[in-house]
Amino acid sequence: MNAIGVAAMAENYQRFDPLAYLQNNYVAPRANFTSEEFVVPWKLRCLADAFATGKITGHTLIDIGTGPTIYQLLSACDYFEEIVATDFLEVNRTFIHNWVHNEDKDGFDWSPYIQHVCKIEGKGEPWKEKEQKLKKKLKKILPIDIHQPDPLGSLFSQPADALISTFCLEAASPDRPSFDKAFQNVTRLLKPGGHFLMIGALEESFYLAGEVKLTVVPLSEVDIKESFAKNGYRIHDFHSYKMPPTLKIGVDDVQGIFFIHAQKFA
Ligand SMILES: C[S@@+](CC[C@H](N)C(=O)[O-])C[C@H]1O[C@@H](n2cnc3c(N)ncnc32)[C@H](O)[C@@H]1O
Ligand SMILES: O=S(=O)(c1ccc2c(c1)CN[C@@H](CF)C2)N1CCSCC1
Repeated sequence: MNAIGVAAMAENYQRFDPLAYLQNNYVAPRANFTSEEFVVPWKLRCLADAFATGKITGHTLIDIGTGPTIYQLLSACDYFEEIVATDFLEVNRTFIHNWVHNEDKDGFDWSPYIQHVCKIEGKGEPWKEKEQKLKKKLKKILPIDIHQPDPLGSLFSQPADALISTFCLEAASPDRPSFDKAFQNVTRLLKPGGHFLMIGALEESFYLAGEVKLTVVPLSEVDIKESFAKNGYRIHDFHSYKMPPTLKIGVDDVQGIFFIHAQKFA
């Protein structure tokens, strides 16, 4: 592991501003729900369809690098008893805690996301019921460091039934070897036969989150597939989305997004 690079990343993340990050990525015009052609409906569809197979279920799902977002957990909450959110930064863990406990007067409005997921899941579930269900299942919000051999430390002994991670490993690693090592570290959190859903950036090298510019490890589709294959996973599904020029607004240089559903060999 590149200890100096990892330490520099950690130092940079101290200036990560959750609200600025949400503003850059999760509000209009970038967050457009009017057509499945737009990236946010595309991401939510990938997750809803994966969970709708019924193959990804169990007691505990861990979200690696939750950040200040919950959209990635909306379709999972029907299939797991317990959802564990994790993040490196206390400011993000507090953001999620405040959303769960309705303690965020100036909090982020996730209702468009929840309403969209209820619509595409087609179960006629009122969005406020889904919101309450997720809040009830989000039972732990833990500190994590993907660069540690045991990312959750002693806080979590049992391997999880499933992992999910969105835009974390490539955005938290200083270089490809550190990314690969972090991938091995998080794989230890998953039980054999468990499923891993990952959404991430393709060929991105930086992103902004307020005053700070964070570096990202540029990854290709081949890189991602190789990472899963060489770490003992069977790939069930892979989709990618090419970022249209209209969505390139300077807050990052992301070229595309990938979705992968893989299963750890038993
Ligand atoms: C680009 S954000 C992704 C947030 C969210 N999952 C999403 O989909 O938008 C990257 C996240 O990785 C977290 N992170 C940074 N360094 C980390 C580390 N060493 N271990 C785990 N998470 C880390 C950051 O705090 C941040 O929340
Ligand atoms: O869902 S996204 O594809 C998305 C969402 C989050 C991120 C990126 C992209 C790219 N930079 C990542 C930094 F790690 C964070 N999206 C980008 C276009 S507008 C809506 C949000």
